[in-house]
Amino acid sequence: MNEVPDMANFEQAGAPRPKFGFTESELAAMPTVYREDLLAGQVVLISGGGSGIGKGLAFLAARLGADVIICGRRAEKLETTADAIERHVGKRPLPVSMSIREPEEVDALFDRIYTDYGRLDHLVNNAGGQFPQDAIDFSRKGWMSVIDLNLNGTWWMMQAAAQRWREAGSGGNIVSVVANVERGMPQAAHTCAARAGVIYLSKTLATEWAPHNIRVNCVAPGVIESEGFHVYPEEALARFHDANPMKRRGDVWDVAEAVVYLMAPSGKFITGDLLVIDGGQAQNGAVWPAGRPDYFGGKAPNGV
Ligand SMILES: CCCCCCCCCCC/C=C/C(=O)SCCNC(=O)CCNC(=O)[C@H](O)C(C)(C)COP(=O)(O)OP(=O)(O)OC[C@H]1O[C@@H](n2cnc3c(N)ncnc32)[C@H](O)[C@@H]1OP(=O)(O)O
Ligand SMILES: NC(=O)C1=CN([C@@H]2O[C@H](COP(=O)(O)OP(=O)(O)OC[C@H]3O[C@@H](n4cnc5c(N)ncnc54)[C@H](OP(=O)(O)O)[C@@H]3O)[C@@H](O)[C@H]2O)C=CC1
Repeated sequence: MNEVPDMANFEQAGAPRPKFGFTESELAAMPTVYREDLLAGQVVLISGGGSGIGKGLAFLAARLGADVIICGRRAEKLETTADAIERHVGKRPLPVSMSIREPEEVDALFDRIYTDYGRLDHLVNNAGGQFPQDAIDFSRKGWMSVIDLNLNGTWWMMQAAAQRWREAGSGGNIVSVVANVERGMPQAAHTCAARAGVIYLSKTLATEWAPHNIRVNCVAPGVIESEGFHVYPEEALARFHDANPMKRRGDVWDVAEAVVYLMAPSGKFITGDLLVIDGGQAQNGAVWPAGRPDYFGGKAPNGV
């Protein structure tokens, strides 16, 4: 007799249940295309490095020999991640609790890094987020929060890094994790506006800052299994994979390895660019995180 899978909340039979990212043991053991000393001697700052994509990248960068700093608002989460990386990789990242939305806290973070390490080689702007809602219903505070976090916060970090690099005459490298906004992003107009801002800010800075030997690029994830999924209702999670022609979700390693490609010598002639990591979603369709409206066909094709 065929076993009937428990598909109460999830997609079509055969597709795996949504995951919320790899375990720490998995992150420590994931195969990587990179050699193990690729980032030795380099200092890497990852915002939002206590969870999700940022945590995956922190594991990878530490495994490749970098000195890693992870920052975010919640100290406990950062400490837990730093402990795990130390336990599994043998190198402890520096956890710094702060908000990228506060320029003074950004300045203090960079003071701390230059005091402790004397240099910074890579800034990865990964901290970000939003909530799903029809734009017409956004509160002013909600709009301001998402713009402040994703656009202003990212800019404070970029400017602080570039000013240090100019002062030191050292050059540096910035990669910002944005989102796949090429076709717009219904029910996420605030984040779409902010991420588009970061993409075009980066393209502009790539030219302005080239004389300082600073490269500026973005990566745009589509649907990536991470702790970040916890903010979405299960009905939305059940549809996420349907928005791309590969009919699956990506994982944090897909993004982490792409970021390292841009950081490492493999990316030395790349600046002002956007690397999309979305299984082809940009060619295919919208996610509709808060539910597909009747006007656009109501329910998703799988009936969810
Ligand atoms: C939304 C769709 C996403 C993309 C569409 C699909 C893309 C592919 C699918 C994959 C989806 C994953 C994408 C990810 O990015 S996953 C990881 C992301 N993690 C998060 O998004 C969590 C972080 N989010 C937040 O922390 C908050 O949403 C926020 C960015 C607003 C920051 O909150 P914070 O509390 O720090 O900010 P403020 O106190 O300044 O403001 C809070 C005000 O924001 C409004 N708000 C917040 N949540 C909602 C909600 N659910 N509905 C409506 N309004 C909301 C509200 O005005 C808050 O103020 P009040 O608390 O006073 O009411
Ligand atoms: N997962 C996905 O499918 C996609 C993710 N993205 C983007 O990728 C990035 C990482 O997301 P993901 O790992 O999935 O989800 P997470 O929610 O795990 O990551 C977001 C991180 O940002 C940190 N953060 C939020 N606000 C601030 C702040 N004001 N100052 C400093 N840190 C902050 C959070 O830590 P804390 O709360 O402790 O501050 C958290 O670690 C985000 O920018 C996200 O929007 C884009 C497209 C798709």
